[in-house]
Amino acid sequence: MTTILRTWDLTKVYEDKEIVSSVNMEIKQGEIYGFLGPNGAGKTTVMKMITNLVKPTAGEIEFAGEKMTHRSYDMLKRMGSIIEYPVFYDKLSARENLALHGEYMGFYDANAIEEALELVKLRAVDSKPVKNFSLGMKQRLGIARAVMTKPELLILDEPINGLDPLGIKELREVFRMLSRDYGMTLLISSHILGEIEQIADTIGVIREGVLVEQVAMDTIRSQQTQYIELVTSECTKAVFVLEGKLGLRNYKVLDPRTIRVYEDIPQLELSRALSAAEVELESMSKKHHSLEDHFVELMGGVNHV
Ligand SMILES: Nc1ncnc2c1ncn2[C@@H]1O[C@H](COP(=O)(O)OP(=O)(O)OP(=O)(O)O)[C@@H](O)[C@H]1O
Repeated sequence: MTTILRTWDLTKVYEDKEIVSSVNMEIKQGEIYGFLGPNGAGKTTVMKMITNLVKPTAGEIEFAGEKMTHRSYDMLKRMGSIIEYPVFYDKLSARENLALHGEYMGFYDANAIEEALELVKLRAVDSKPVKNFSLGMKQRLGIARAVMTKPELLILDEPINGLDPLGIKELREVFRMLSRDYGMTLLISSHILGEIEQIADTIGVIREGVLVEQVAMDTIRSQQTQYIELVTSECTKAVFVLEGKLGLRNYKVLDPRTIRVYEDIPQLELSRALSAAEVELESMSKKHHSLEDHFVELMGGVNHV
């Protein structure tokens, strides 16, 4: 897979504070790249630097093999973006807004407008003034505007924020379609893992301005391990059984009441050994080390990465 966007030590300092620190990001052509991180981690700032809205303090950005500068207007035309909330002319209709944007971008194509409206399922309401649109409809119109010029890279900052579950599902479908049918590359930021994990091919996790992980989702999925979780008020006694009676070494005491056993041992054998030693169990269950666990660990115990 070829790389469409790469950043080299991308850094932004605001008022002596490093907001983005030496970020080396690599986005492959045609993939959906999920950009995850808690609020304030620096996602928007990275996206603003890529789209030339903010000047990097240091580092470089390479798009389709060429280095970007603040005058790379042709390159910027090959990107579409929604950073923060999309703003429209409220009294104009969806179609008029798109037409105006097309003219402004030096790209007026009536077919492209129709196609973009169709894609985000706004054809039925395309003559209504945008002021009557819901948040979800405005987000979809923003996407129509960003994709109507057929960008190679689409950059979306928290596009799912504030949407209801149906709106989220519809947008996911649009993202998949853009990637699958149009071969578009998508960079999508979010602070909620669940929104991203279902659609992303690669995930980049940013924390306090540092890219702490960049990995293919397939790799993460293949690393998910199984374990048996024991909950008991007699942890010390239970550990004695695991080590002394069963000879197990690969386990972890998570807290004073929870033990995770990573070794491949039948649950029946485990429960028999524990009950023979009169260890009272509250529960025993087989679990997966989920993607969420992985990110919670990565983000230092924050549930919403
Ligand atoms: N123009 C600015 N001047 C000073 N500080 C800024 C500026 N823009 C952003 N910041 C700070 O940089 C940090 C990162 O902000 P950024 O918006 O990039 O984070 P984010 O990961 O996108 O979070 P959110 O999801 O909340 O937007 C924040 O602490 C923010 O206050």
